Amino acid sequence: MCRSPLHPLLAALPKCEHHLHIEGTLSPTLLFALSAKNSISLPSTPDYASPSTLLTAYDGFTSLDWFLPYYYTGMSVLIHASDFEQLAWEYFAKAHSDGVVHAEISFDPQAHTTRGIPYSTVVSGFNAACRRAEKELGISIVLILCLLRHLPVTDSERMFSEALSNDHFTDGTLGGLGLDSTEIDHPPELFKEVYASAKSAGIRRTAHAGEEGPVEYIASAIHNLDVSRIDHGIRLVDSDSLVAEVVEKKILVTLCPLSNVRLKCVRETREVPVRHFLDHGVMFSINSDDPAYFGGYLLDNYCAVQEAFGLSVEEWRRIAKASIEGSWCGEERKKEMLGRIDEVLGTEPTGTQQTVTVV
Ligand code: HPA
Ligand SMILES: [Zn+2]
Repeated sequence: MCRSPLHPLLAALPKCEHHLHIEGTLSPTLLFALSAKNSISLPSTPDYASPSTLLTAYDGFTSLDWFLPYYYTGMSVLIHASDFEQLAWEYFAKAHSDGVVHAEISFDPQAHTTRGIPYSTVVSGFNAACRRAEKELGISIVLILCLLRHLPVTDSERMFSEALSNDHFTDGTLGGLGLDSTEIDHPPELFKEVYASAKSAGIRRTAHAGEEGPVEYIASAIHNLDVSRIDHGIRLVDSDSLVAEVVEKKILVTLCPLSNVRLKCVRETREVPVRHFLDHGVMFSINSDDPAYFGGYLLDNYCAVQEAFGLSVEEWRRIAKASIEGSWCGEERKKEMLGRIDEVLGTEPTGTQQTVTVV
């Protein structure tokens, strides 16, 4: 828990999560339990001696590509639809306790199909947890199919076609398309055709860009993939003209502070461009990315931002409002969530901005 006097307010604030890899919520405890249940052997290295040694190993990540092998090894214990369901349900329960009211969660189907788990097994497990969380926790949920950029583009095309032919983008199962995994040397334009197919099918699009890759990758995602959202996007600070374009197009940038620190994309939370984005009018949300690996869930990320930047109540109102406005949900749902902000923060002061700044 953070030391800020704003902590109770941050805890109560209705939150939207837009950048969360559901496989990245696999805790070492659940990982070891599923490994035993499903008889999946783990690497015989000291890191995998126990849940606690594994957790300690996560402190040593030095880059995205250092982390990703742990991420893919971890998810190898997910075999049955019930495993996927349990994983997602545990995330939703935690998210609910953090004040998450709307969650847009990504999953990596190719990371499962390439090891022989049918796409239908993965989707049916996640889908069951989503429907339960909507009903029992009142969370609105969007499932985003994320393509793996380190695999051949043809594999992404095959995956996208399978989802499309199952009508999953039209029957409410899936609500968007994303792009993740190793960024450097896998620029967005490689996926231009599959994104063009998604656009013509009316599917919402996002892509990881500018996490480790240069600002040119962000420009490419916007210009070649026509995304309405950028995941991470911290390198946006390297181009004033692209900042202006992102502001003008109301592209939401999904920041992940604890992830950036853990993967050494920044030295400390203070270097995440929260202040820069607020000052330039960039719409952004705060997210947890792979919370089981990066040391914190959504409220922890909010607290890290508050401890680093000492934002005012009105700045938090702007962040909360932008994250609702940038959500992929209907207008009615947005209105409902906006109303809850006023319940927590009081109605927005008219005229001069409220100047309470509490660190
Ligand atoms: N970046 C890229 N790919 C990922 C990440 C990330 O932070 N997490 C899981 N896959
Ligand atoms: Zn991510």
